[in-house]
Amino acid sequence: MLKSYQITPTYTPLKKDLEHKINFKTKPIGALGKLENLAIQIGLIQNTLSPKISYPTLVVFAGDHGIVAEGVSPYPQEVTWQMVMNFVSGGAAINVFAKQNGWDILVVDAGVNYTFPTSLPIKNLKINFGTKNFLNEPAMSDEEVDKAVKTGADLVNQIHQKGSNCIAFGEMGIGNTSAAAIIMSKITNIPINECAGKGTGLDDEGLKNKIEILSKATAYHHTTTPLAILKTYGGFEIAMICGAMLKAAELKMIIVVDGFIVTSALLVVHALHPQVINYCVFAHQSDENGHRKMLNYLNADPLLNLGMRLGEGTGAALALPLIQASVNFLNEMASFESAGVSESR
Ligand SMILES: O=C(O)c1ccc[n+]([C@@H]2O[C@H](COP(=O)([O-])O)[C@@H](O)[C@H]2O)c1
Ligand SMILES: Cc1cc2nc[nH]c2cc1C
Repeated sequence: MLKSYQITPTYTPLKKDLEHKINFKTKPIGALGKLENLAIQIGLIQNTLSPKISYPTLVVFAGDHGIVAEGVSPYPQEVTWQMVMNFVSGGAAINVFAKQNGWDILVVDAGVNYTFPTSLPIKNLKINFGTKNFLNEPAMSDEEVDKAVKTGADLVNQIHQKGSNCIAFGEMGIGNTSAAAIIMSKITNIPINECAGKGTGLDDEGLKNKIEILSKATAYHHTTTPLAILKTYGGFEIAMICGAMLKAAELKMIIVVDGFIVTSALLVVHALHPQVINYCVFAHQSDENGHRKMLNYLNADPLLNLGMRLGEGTGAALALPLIQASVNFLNEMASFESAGVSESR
């Protein structure tokens, strides 16, 4: 199921030509730092010396988690649907940042424990009214996880058909740092206490309880494959992001990776398709304990480190101007020759 996607490595023979183009721009060699690596990566993804960003799209997937019954989040479950309403009213941080930076945003009900009025601009892809409590039973059934992955993939296909070549995923789901922490621990073999963090703001005692609950849950379920890990501990929003990433990489889109939860979905995809990394731009390092280790595991170098831990795709939204800047300098900066500037001796 997760394996059936065809993700090819990016076209590396062009790397030398991209480096050459960048090195003859009117700047000292390497002076644009990470933006130079980003320009090369995007050139390789699109297999051109003149890449472009078309209709960047940010999809916010929302889902609820049965594990919240164990007190793993300081916020009640209803905050998930209430924040979805805030997204469609335009009042959340993601609305503000997306608007400021020219991202289109699409809000998806992947599995919120609430029935939204159909008149609202919420894409109804609901798999179920929240996952099961994974302390007692797998979060999802086989059918549910398969459907969530396929739904995410189909959605990205539609977005690509409308002309988008750059996509970011955000998420909303009270309790989803617990799901993400177990996924991380299972895939990377890093002990759960190094993966779990304070999420939306647990105090020390709350974090201790969360780690105890997650340790128990890790011991109960014997999971080996990435799909089994996703089914047992994941959320509908996380599974949809997995499918969405698989399809986006298959279609050679730029994937902008947000924080802790979105990166946990990438861990699942990466376990089966390591080439997916070629298509990923890491927007930021979240302040959630565990995200730095996740990024290290993936050998990822995030663009920003702003101490943020909000989710919703906010880090990804803030990274878009940098992504655009890398493409713009590659296309628009003068070369030493065209500008009549002397090169180094
Ligand atoms: O993206 C992140 O790195 C991140 C880190 C901590 C919390 N969050 C957000 O907070 C919610 C989950 O936190 P929690 O404490 O309920 O597990 C969920 O809606 C996420 O979008 C997001
Ligand atoms: C208010 C609030 C906003 C959020 N946005 C993403 N996760 C969130 C969690 C809470 C609690």
